[in-house]
Amino acid sequence: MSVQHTAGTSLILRLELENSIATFGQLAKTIGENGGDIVAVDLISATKTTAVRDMTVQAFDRAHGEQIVKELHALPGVKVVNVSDRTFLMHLGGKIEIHAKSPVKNRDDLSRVYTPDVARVCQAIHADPQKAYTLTIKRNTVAIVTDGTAVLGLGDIGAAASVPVMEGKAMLFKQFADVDAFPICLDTKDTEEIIRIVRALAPVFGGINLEDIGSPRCFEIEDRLREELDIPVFHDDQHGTAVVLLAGFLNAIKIVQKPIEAVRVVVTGIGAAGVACTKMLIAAGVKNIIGVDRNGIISNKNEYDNVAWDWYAKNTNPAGVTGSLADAIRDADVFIGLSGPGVLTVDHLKMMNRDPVVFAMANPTPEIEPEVAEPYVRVMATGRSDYPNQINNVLCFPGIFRGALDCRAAEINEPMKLAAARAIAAIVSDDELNENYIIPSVFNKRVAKAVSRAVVEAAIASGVARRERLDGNYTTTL
Ligand SMILES: NC(=O)C1=CN([C@@H]2O[C@H](COP(=O)(O)OP(=O)(O)OC[C@H]3O[C@@H](n4cnc5c(N)ncnc54)[C@H](O)[C@@H]3O)[C@@H](O)[C@H]2O)C=CC1
Ligand SMILES: CC(=O)C(=O)O
Ligand SMILES: [Mg+2]
Repeated sequence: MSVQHTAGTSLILRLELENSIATFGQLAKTIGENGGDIVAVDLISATKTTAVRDMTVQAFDRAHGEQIVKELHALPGVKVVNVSDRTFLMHLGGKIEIHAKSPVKNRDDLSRVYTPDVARVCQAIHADPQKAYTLTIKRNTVAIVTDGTAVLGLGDIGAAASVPVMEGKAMLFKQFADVDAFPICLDTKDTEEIIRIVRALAPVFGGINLEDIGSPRCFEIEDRLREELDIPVFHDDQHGTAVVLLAGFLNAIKIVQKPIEAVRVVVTGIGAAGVACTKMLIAAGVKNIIGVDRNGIISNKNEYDNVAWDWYAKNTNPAGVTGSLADAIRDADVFIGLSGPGVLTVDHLKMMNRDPVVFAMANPTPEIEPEVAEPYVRVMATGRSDYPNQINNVLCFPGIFRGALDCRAAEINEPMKLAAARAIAAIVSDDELNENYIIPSVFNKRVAKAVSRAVVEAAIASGVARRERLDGNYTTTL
């Protein structure tokens, strides 16, 4: 396989040139000679003696960007006025906002959308709470709830620092499935308090997407909320990840032509995502999975006070292997990383069975860099947007909630998740399937539609859909 890295750091450099000393050609030459790629140039202002230009320059990474800026600083007649990072610019003032669906143009509009007439609408909902689905934002709105304790692979960075990720998820909900989602980042790590707050918020929302809540607390929070609420509650890091992983896994083992029941899988990071991916793989027919966390292999020879690990020890590692990742990975067919950077080495890869498949899914830095792994693996996937084979829950959560909201599902159950996984996998046809294309692109417009359709059908078949079919056809908003 071949790995292509596409993102890097994009810098906007504001440069002031003294015309008698420095030329634009010298600038461009210096940037080019230092490996930078000039993407755009704007002339901001000019006098007889100076010119101020904004140059957008692509660098490999931050350090490379800093090196280019240093070289420009050293050029006679060039002043570096400002350096902006395009990523930070895209976050200025946040990434989402609320729009009204109709303007309030006059007193008549005012008295209908607001007092006095709004009171009649409130009373209608008071008389029949189900009307909240037709008369409020509930039918299309999801709360993205986090406590900021397991944000990507950054760990416990707190509620405020988690907001950019949750805003990003809200953008993706809207863009890919027209679901209105809102970040609810809670400044508490208390399980009971989180459950109480989410329960109290639920009247506004048609679904709850739990995000980046650390394990093992995430399991109890999700289980309790699922029991206590009558709207779907879905922990994205568990189930969204597991759905997409299964889709990529099914396609990857087709490429290496290994039967699912014979495949040996190693999972590192037995947290929210690791446990859920393991359960999904077992449900799909995988028989031999070994889990490894910070203290080594999880085996039934040990006792754990973590209930999730207790389950893991009883349901995986049939041969009772003990030790470290190096002991687990010998002759493994598939590695699944849901832990942190640098966990997997080339020595580990060399110990794997023929045609290794590696899903290094820790974000933002995978368990092994694809460029390093490339010579030793047959199929390589990461969770990142800037490499091929992106195994990321963004392929799942927009479509799964679209489907659940459309059929007003009481929950998102196992058949709905399996249907979503199979729908994602099936988008890659047998003719298209290859080492660099095991999973459709996030931008493939068929993904969310296929997922939501499959989810609605599975919800109806499993008896959790609460919305009538119209004229024999299920109407979705996609
Ligand atoms: N690609 C994707 O769609 C997704 C990727 N992830 C990534 O997976 C990772 C874990 O996420 P969660 O399960 O939500 O977090 P979590 O906090 O619930 O679990 C992480 C687990 O990994 C273990 N771990 C951390 N470093 C380790 C190491 N060096 N060796 C072995 N075990 C280690 C921790 O002890 C913990 O049990 C994060 O990097 C996250 O970004 C999570 C969800 C989706
Ligand atoms: C993708 C995602 O949800 C995570 O890395 O936590
Ligand atoms: Mg997450």
